[in-house]
Amino acid sequence: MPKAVIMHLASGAATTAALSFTHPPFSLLRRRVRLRPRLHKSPLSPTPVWATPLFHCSPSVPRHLLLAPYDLSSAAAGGGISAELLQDAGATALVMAGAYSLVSAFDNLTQNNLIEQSLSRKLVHILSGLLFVASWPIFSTSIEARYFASLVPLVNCLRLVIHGLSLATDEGLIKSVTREGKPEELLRGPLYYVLILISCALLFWRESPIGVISLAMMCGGDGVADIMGRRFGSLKLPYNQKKSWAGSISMFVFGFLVSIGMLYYFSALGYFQMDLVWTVERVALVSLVATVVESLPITGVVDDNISVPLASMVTAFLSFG
Ligand SMILES: Nc1ccn([C@@H]2O[C@H](COP(=O)(O)OP(=O)(O)OP(=O)(O)O)[C@@H](O)[C@H]2O)c(=O)n1
Ligand SMILES: C/C(=C\CO)CCC[C@H](C)CCC[C@H](C)CCCC(C)C
Repeated sequence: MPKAVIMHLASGAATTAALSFTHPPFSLLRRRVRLRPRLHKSPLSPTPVWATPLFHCSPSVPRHLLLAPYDLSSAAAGGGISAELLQDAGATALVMAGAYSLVSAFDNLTQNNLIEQSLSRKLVHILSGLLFVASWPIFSTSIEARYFASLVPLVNCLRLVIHGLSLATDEGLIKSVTREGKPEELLRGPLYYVLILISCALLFWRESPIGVISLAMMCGGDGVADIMGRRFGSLKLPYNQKKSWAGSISMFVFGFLVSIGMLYYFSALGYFQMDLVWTVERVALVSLVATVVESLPITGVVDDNISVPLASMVTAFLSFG
């Protein structure tokens, strides 16, 4: 039975990273993040008291959870490309195709007047990021996997810049992701959006809930706030007549639910061990802060696609550690 060694992060934060050791040969398993309250000793119990974990990871860690750089030795010895490299290349191609298909699908829906352009933009906003995060587990556990995954938003970033500068024309892209059909719009919200996707993939990846929660707030929360606010937002916020109670309440509720759902998804795949109450409290705090930031009349200063994920990252870092 592998012996689990619980290590507090340097900051002594409440989040711990569980490094599990298999019996010889030692192998560094993928860091599974344990989302648990701070270790404390109850006066009544000499041993540390942990909250009951919601999702248990099996102590025996499946092979696919081992973290290792690409085994290029076999390739160097003429053994061909490593399995992980092939897996990451295939996953990148698949997600890249998914990105192109998603935008094309909503372009067709908009072109055929099946949905409004503003709704198309918001659905692409919601689905792109969430499906991108959901695709992370299909990449290998190699150290380079996050860089392969980041290629997808990077290619789309270049696509947005090229068409935003009108160096080339892609009417489908412009119609499905802009509000007014102007190419230069691609250089604002959509561009910031893919830059945040790249940042979360590189900085947090599958090893921290911070990236997952931040993208859930930007995609699930902010996206739904727009849809609900436009339709039911007659009662405006006292400090921002462009935002409404319906939109902000939707931002909080859906940001929270999508975050919990994404954390559950990753914990079910063995990446996080979540303690329900402890996690719900912190996700609710992140969602509240993100909702307040999104409601502020600062759109002219900083885009929601920057302020919402950044506020979520800072709050999640302070509360999850
Ligand atoms: N808390 C919120 C958020 C949005 N909205 C509604 O949704 C519209 C667009 O919201 P906004 O956050 O400004 O979306 P943007 O990201 O700026 O719009 P786009 O993505 O189209 O650029 C607002 O004008 C408002 O009608 C709202 O009522 N309440
Ligand atoms: C309209 C958008 C933001 C404005 O608020 C979203 C723009 C989306 C990009 C044009 C496309 C991004 C694609 C993702 C990087 C990858 C999605 C992969 C998935 C499998 C569909």
